[in-house]
Amino acid sequence: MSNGRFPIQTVNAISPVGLQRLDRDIFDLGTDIAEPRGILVRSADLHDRPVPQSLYAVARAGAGTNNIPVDKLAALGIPVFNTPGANANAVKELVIAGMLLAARSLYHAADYTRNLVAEQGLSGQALNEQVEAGKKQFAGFELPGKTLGVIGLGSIGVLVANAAQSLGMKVLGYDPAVTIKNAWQLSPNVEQVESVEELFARSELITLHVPLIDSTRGLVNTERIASMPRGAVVLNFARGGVVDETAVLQALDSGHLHAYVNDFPTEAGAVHSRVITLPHLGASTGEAEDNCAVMAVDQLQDFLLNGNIRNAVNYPEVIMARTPGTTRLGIFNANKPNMIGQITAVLAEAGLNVAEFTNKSRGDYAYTLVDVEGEVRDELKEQILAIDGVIRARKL
Ligand SMILES: NC(=O)c1ccc[n+]([C@@H]2O[C@H](COP(=O)([O-])OP(=O)(O)OC[C@H]3O[C@@H](n4cnc5c(N)ncnc54)[C@H](O)[C@@H]3O)[C@@H](O)[C@H]2O)c1
Ligand SMILES: O=C(O)[C@H](O)COP(=O)(O)O
Repeated sequence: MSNGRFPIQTVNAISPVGLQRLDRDIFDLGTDIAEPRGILVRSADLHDRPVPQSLYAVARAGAGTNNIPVDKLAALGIPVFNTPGANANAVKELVIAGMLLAARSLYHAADYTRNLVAEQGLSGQALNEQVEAGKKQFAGFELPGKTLGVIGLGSIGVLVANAAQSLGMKVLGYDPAVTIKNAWQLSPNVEQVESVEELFARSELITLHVPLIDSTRGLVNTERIASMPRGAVVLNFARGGVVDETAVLQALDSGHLHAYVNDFPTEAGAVHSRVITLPHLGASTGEAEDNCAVMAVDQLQDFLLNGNIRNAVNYPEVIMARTPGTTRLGIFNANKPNMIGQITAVLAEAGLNVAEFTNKSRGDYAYTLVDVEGEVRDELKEQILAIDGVIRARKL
């Protein structure tokens, strides 16, 4: 496959608004590409799929990457990109809708009305009488003055917190690793609390906006639900696994929780009378699908053509303008001492002058971009690959 072309496999349907940004003189595109250089994916589970030898990068058109073997790919020198913020507004709108669905029992109320006609065959005066007699069971509550706890103040959490605040809610936020950028976006009226326990104890509604990782699995559990005020609402547009669903269903049955609104169907949840389950609709707007596809494609393309890494979840951000008249090397290596020294020593021995160089690390791994003057022979790449700790090297 050294014909200078980049085959890209689409594992889910990716918006054509993004795909059309790929120059077809360079990129081949398809669902059944045998030896892809890049994979574009949404929620398809890649954990049990073999990793093609040919693969250079995976781009997730969306936020969550728990469907991708991120660590395994990092160890192979394969960055996994996602698209932070690109679908955040779509999720925010659904969370606001979810709060209103729960507060006014809208789903069950509409179902009740439909049944009066469709199942009971009522009409005219009889229908009106039954509507007026039955509506009291759906009497709800209003949002202003209610306390919403937002867990995870990332791209989505910040938008939800600000929107809820502007609806007149009191908003508490919890995120032990909030970024400076997100903190700047957050309304000053949102109170950041010190512990997740405090947030549960003080919130009448909580909404989850964290990734599904070891530390967030089962974050909503029996103990924390019990600490919430009676009649509380849990909204989960993050991932099913962030909530212990058995604990939530028990709390709904006992009346401690009023409603559970979520985006992740299960057999037990989907049919429960106090659960509103949507079919993973958070990012399913035309706008979000276009935004995610554009961002994923642009990041993948820039990596394949220039070696730049932007918004990878398993490698550091490394972006360097190309130096005219040079050859670029992109090198993935273990984050351990003397890697830079050994790489530059190989370049020096080959008599190559370094025009630009950048190296950044993240956790166990590091990535180097280097623009060198002079002819870079294929053996040089082999010499770099022979350094203990170098995982992968590309000549661009
Ligand atoms: N329902 C959907 O269709 C849909 C759409 C988009 C995203 N999501 C889910 O929402 C998640 C968040 O998306 P985002 O774009 O806001 O991501 P993000 O990376 O911008 O924000 C996630 C935030 O969670 C915080 N966090 C991590 N662990 C935490 C913990 N234990 N307690 C509190 N905060 C913690 C991080 O510090 C970060 O600020 C995604 O990972 C994905 O699983 C779902
Ligand atoms: O993490 C995300 O971005 C959402 O869960 C969206 O998933 P989707 O792209 O499959 O709709």
